[in-house]
Amino acid sequence: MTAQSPALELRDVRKIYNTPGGTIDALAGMTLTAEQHKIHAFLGPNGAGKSTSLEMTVGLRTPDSGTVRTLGLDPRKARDELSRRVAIQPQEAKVFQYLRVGELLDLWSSFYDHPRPADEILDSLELAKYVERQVTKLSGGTLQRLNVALAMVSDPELLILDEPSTGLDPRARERLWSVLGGWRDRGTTIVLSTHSMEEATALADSVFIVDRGRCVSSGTPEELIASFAGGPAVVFRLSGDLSEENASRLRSLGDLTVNPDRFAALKTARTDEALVLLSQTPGCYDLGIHQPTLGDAYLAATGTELTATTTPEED
Ligand SMILES: Nc1ncnc2c1ncn2[C@@H]1O[C@H](COP(=O)(O)OP(=O)(O)OP(=O)(O)O)[C@@H](O)[C@H]1O
Repeated sequence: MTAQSPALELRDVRKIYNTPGGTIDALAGMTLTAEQHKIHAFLGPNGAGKSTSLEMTVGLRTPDSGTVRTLGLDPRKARDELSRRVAIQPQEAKVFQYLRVGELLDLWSSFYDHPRPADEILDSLELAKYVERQVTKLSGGTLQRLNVALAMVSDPELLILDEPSTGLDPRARERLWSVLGGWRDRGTTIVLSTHSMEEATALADSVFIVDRGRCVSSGTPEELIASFAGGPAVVFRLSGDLSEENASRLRSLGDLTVNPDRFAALKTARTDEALVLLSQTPGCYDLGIHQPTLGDAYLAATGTELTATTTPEED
């Protein structure tokens, strides 16, 4: 309730969906805390429980058990107050398909006492040229930006976006990241879900790795990389088996792994020495340095790779 409350707090939140095909454990003990005035990314694959969690924070879904607090408030009891202070990216723009973009923004603005100027939002998301266009005639990527624009209209303290860059081309995505960074810099808390390592790395101050209904790890991208992926590695290929003698020389510099396809990695902070030694070791070629990424940390934390799919649909 106070300015010091976390933006979001979920404690051991569980949710089972009953479907004709059986029960689905959508949330299996989700626990996390998201501080205010930052950009937080829920990073995980389809079905990990990101949308269910986000929708619960504004009372659109009810947990079976556990505690959800948004700005210190119970979303099931404080829906009116939260609807003034928090905005979640709507999926409704399509419902208003016969309105023009400008008309829809004006209608949305009329719901709030202190909306942010629609022109400013349209300009920042490069939607101004579509004001006269009917919603039904927008491409997927433009419709997506319109949904983000609608969430921004109420000038919320907490802006929740569900995969906001889906369908955006790389330029529109970077533009969106810069706009969201600007909102964060002037105090807005942003929580978004994403499949994209690149987006989480470029945009998020903190990342929640979501896997099978739980937050399995969290931290800044740098913290996650440091704790799960470790330091750099010198990577190389082998034309044949390494002799025991050469392998033990390499191991004196760090951890050596060789996969069945003869791709090898030597994890070491002494990369210069490793490169010299490898260049003198017979059968080692294609030498390179791999700096650890959030993708490596994700793989180490969950045991699976996350492959992002983006479908540029801008017009
Ligand atoms: N209304 C619903 N009824 C039944 N099952 C649902 C419902 N909503 C979500 N689920 C299921 O719950 C699980 C978690 O879904 P959720 O949408 O929260 O995950 P997500 O990480 O946001 O994935 P996506 O990126 O696909 O939206 C999935 O298995 C999904 O199929």
